[in-house]
Formats: sequence, structure tokens, C-alpha cells
Amino acid sequence: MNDRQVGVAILGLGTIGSAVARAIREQGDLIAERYGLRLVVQAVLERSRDRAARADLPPETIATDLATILSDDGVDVVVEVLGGEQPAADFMLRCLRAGKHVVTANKEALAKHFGELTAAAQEAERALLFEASVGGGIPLLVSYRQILAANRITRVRGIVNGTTNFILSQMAEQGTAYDTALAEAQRLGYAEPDPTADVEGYDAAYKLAILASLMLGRHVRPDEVDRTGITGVTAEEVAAARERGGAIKLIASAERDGDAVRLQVAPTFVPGDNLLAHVSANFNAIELTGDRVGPVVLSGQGAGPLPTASAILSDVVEAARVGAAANVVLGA
Ligand SMILES: NC(=O)C1=CN([C@@H]2O[C@H](COP(=O)(O)OP(=O)(O)OC[C@H]3O[C@@H](n4cnc5c(N)ncnc54)[C@H](OP(=O)(O)O)[C@@H]3O)[C@@H](O)[C@H]2O)C=CC1
Ligand SMILES: N[C@@H](CC=O)C(=O)O
Repeated sequence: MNDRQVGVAILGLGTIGSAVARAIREQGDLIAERYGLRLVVQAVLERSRDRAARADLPPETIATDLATILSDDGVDVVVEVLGGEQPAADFMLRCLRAGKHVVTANKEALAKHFGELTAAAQEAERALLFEASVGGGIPLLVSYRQILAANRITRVRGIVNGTTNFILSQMAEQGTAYDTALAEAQRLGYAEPDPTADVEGYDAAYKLAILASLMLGRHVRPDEVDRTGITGVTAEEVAAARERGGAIKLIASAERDGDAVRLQVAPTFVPGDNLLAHVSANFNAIELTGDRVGPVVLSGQGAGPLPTASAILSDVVEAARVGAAANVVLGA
């Protein structure tokens, strides 16, 4: 059987973009064998030609403007990993309208423009997939979509930021200082380009807004989330929680209250008999409760280049295989 070629454009060749390029190179044969799809990095949008050269990509793949990618008929799927709200959101809209499938890991752009982006994907009949935007490598949204098909979700609760979980775990388990733990999270590629997004709870609020939008079938904006980060948590509080047999965790929760929903991100004492207290390092764990299925818990690495690229690659394969049929439709 001849493999079908799938042209991939990567917007941004930073921590995640370069991991995606590497994963396509290293996993390409496996994907071809399993799905008959040959993924090819057709283009990358990157300001630094040196960085692209270091990623072992041929010079002709480097584009310095989006228009080149939009007009390239060889590009089927665009992977957006620029980060930040703009120009990422605008670039995704333009890619969808130009007939490209879009895969993104960018929770900020998605959380702030969810309605607009999902509507544009439906109108263009192109896939918009964002598994890596919540829970890193955990197959979370694919499970969420499956549960949503037959349930009303009543509650979502868990740890959705790997950097803060890594910092709090290092402080509790190793006695590491906050600044040292944060620097290590940055070195390992867990943190956002500006780690304020992690430690002040914005990143968790974006992820919660995405989960709540799916839960309620409307665009829930991140500023609807009552948000507190971990910068006010002291080493003494972390140690005292451990002495009580539990742990302080940055907990994100969405609770239905009639037709309304309460959305919160806050450092919370979790007692030792709750499994969230034992989720360490860069791991996330999310409990989804459906009115039929009951509670379902998913856990795995929530941050880092390898797990994130894994989720992105599975979205690329799904976009190439089923296209817009995989999309979430708000209000449905
Ligand atoms: N790190 C992780 O574990 C995870 C990250 N994510 C998400 O993945 C996305 C990417 O994160 P990450 O790779 O860590 O970020 P990086 O900052 O490492 O990479 C972003 C890249 O995009 C480039 N870029 C940004 N804006 C532009 C532009 N306008 N034109 C051309 N290039 C541009 C940057 O170049 P330059 O340096 O020149 O600005 C940089 O190379 C973010 O949305 C993040 O939230 C999601 C899940 C996990
Ligand atoms: N900075 C984020 C990366 C993944 O979404 C995190 O630490 O969770």
C-alpha cells in the first residue's frame, strides 16, 4: 500500500515545536505502518534560521511569514505552538479559513477565542484539535468527548499545571527552595515562556475555561475563573501540610450549581486519603464526573516536550484521518 503524504507546518520552533519536529522524524515509520500516513514537515514558521537549522530541517522548509504557509498546497495540517494570545489566535483563524486543519497546544489563545475558533473550524469544515492544551500528554480531551456524548458533566476537579505541581512537590518532598524548583521546571521545559502564567494560576485558569466551555457548551472566558496562584504559599505551609499527611496542590475546579458553574483555581490542602495528594512532579490528574458514568480519573505527565509532542502528533493523525468530524461543536 502507498502511504498518503500529510504535509505538516509547525508555527514556532521552541521547546514544543522542535519536539514535534523530532517526533515526526522518530515516529514517522510507526505512524506510516499503523495508519498509512507519511507525515512530512513541509514548513516551519520561525524567526531564527539558526534554530531551524539546529532542528535538522532543510533550509527550504523555513518560512518567515504566514502567507507562504497559507498558499502552500502541500500543507494539510498546521501545528500552532507559538504560545500567547496574538498573533497565534489570528494565525489559527487564517489557517482554518485557508483550508488547513489546525492542531494547537496553546491554551491561552484557545481559552480567549474558543467560540470564534470552533465556529471558524466548523464553517471551513476543517479540524481544530487541541488535546495538548489541557493535561499535556494525557489523553484527556478524547476521553472527555467520549464521556460528553452520553453524560451531563457535573464536576471537573484536579491538578492541571505541571510546573506548579513540580514546584510544590519539590518543596514538600525534597525541601527545595521555591526559586530553585522553578528554575528546574524551566530547564526541563515544563514552564510557560513567561512562568508568571504558571505560578499565578493563569495557565490553570485557561485550561479550566476550556474544560468548562466543553462542559457547558458555551464559551467560558478565563476571567470567569476565580484565580489564585502559588506565589503566596510558604515553605512552612508546605511542610505543615506534609506533616498532616497531605499536600498543598494548585486545584482547578468547575462545579455545576443549577444552570450556573463555580470556577476556581487555588492552592488547596488535599488530605492524604485523596489521590490528588500523591500526584507529584510534572504530573497532572483530573477527575471528570458524569451523571451516568460517575467519576473518571485520568493522570499522566501534564508538561514537558515529549508528552506534549505525543498529544500533538495524535491530533495530527486524527486530523488527517477524520478531519472536521473530530471537532467539538459548541451549543450542540
Ligand atoms: N512546555 C510545555 O510543557 C507545554 C507547552 N504548551 C504550549 O505550547 C506552546 C509553545 O510553548 P513552548 O514551546 O514552551 O514555547 P517557546 O517559547 O519555547 O516556543 C515558542 C516559539 O515560537 C516562536 N514565535 C513566537 N511568536 C512568533 C511569531 N510571531 N513569529 C514567529 N515565531 C514566533 C518563538 O520564537 P522567539 O523565541 O524568536 O520568540 C519560539 O521559538 C505554548 O502555547 C504553551 O502554552 C502546551 C502544553 C505543554
Ligand atoms: N506550563 C504548562 C505546560 C503545559 O501545559 C504546565 O506547567 O502545565
